[in-house]
Order: sequence, then C-alpha cells, then structure tokens
Amino acid sequence: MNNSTVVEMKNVYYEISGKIVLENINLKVEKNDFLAIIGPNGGGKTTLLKLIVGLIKPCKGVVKVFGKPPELARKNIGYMPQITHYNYDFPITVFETVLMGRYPGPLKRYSEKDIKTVEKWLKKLGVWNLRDKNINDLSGGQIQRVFLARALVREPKLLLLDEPTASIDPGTRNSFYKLLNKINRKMTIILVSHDVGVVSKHVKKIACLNRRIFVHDDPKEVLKSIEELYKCPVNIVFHEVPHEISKKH
Ligand SMILES: Nc1ncnc2c1ncn2[C@@H]1O[C@H](COP(=O)(O)OP(=O)(O)OP(=O)(O)O)[C@@H](O)[C@H]1O
Repeated sequence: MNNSTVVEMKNVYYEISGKIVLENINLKVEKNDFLAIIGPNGGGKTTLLKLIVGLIKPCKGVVKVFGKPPELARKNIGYMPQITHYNYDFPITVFETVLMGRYPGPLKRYSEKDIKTVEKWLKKLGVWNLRDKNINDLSGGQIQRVFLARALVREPKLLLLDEPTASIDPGTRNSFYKLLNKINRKMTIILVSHDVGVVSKHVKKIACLNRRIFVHDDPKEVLKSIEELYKCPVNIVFHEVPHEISKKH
C-alpha cells in the first residue's frame, strides 16, 4: 500500500446466515478516484460500503482505509446511507440534521466553525433556503441533498454514497453529478448506483459487483457493452434478475 491508496480490500469475504454475500473481494481505490459500484439488487453493494466504513467486519480478509482499520479512519470518511425511509417522530430542521454531521462528542458544544461549515455546504448544495424547514416536509430529491450535506460537513477525504440519485429526477441528475465532479477534485468518491448511463459519463472507474467484483478502468466501455446487449440507451434497474453484463466479464 502506498501513500495514495485510500481503500484497500484483500481477499475479503462476508457471510450472513450462512449465505456468502461477498466473495474474495480485492479492491484498491486511489486518491481522487471516482468509482461507481453497479450491480443487481442484493449483489452486495451496500455491504461493501459498510465494510469500508467499518460498520461491519469481514469474515475473512483485510479492509484498510488510509492504511488503517476503517474504525480508526472514520473521521476522514463521509458516508451517505441509502435513504429508503425517513419519518422522524420529532421535529427536526434541515439545519439541525446537517449539523449532526459535525457532532463534537458527548458534553461538547458545536463551535462557530461547525455552524459556518454547515452554512457553507447548505449553500453549495442549493438547500440553504430550506434550512428552517422540518425534514419531514421535504421532497425525496431535497432530502437527498440534505443528507449529502450532512456527509460533506465532516469535510472528509473519502466520500461514500449509497444510491445518491435514487429520488432525483433525470433532469437534475446531470447537475448533481457535475457537483460531485467538482467535489472529487478535493476528495475520493465511491458511489453505489443503478444509474449506469449517467454514472458512466461522470465517474473515472466502474466496478460491477454481484458477490464478486470486477473493476473496469474505462466506464464508457462498460456502458457500450451494456448498450450493445440491450440495443438501446440503458438505465439499469435490476429487480432480482441475473446480472446480465456478467456475460461480458
Ligand atoms: N442484516 C442482514 N440480514 C440478513 N441478510 C442481509 C442483511 N444485510 C444484507 N443482507 C443480504 O445480503 C445481500 C446483499 O445485500 P446488500 O444490501 O449489500 O445488496 P445491494 O447490492 O446493496 O442491494 P440493493 O441494490 O437492493 O440495495 C442480500 O441478499 C441481502 O438480503
């Protein structure tokens, strides 16, 4: 591992209830990479991100982030989980939600810098006008930007995004990825998406994950092979179907 390696996974296996979810994963992500992980539902994408954050541990193999076990590298990781459900039982504003990303620890106060950083990212992401709104009153696309802001206020060196554009309409997706391209100048990004068509135009590498992983250095080639297969522009949404593109591997 050299100094520019951000994530390194070596011979990683993960099993749940006797079922192998990830098999012999070898992956190296370098500084300023922008990697998209695509694959069918249940292919193990979220599990892979959770291993990188250190929320779960591999059954076999090694995961290192910035050369350390993930839990020791966490202050440099921003993680936006998949948003499948949100409904807070208590009133919480957009500003407060994003401020939680800078949580200083028990019995410590938020600093002026914390407040300014939240303001900066809410403005950059175009949701400053929503700051006093209750989180339950936002649209899916708005809430995704708010949760992205919560990951970014940590000013991490590695940003992990699980399905960040799931609730964003196709017109807005391009501008969202352009924003990520800007952010990528300062931080390494790994994102999970089904949105192969859009993703392949913006990312530097694509990994296809369906229990095992295949990394492609040229995202446009991946798109071309999928489009050849389907004979049309594609936007993959797999629902328990076999991972068609694996035939090409
Ligand atoms: N806590 C759990 N208990 C039991 N099975 C689980 C658990 N977490 C994940 N799995 C199983 O592990 C497999 C991989 O799940 P994972 O969420 O990583 O897939 P994914 O590629 O992110 O799927 P999707 O595209 O639908 O989000 C699935 O078969 C899932 O049912």
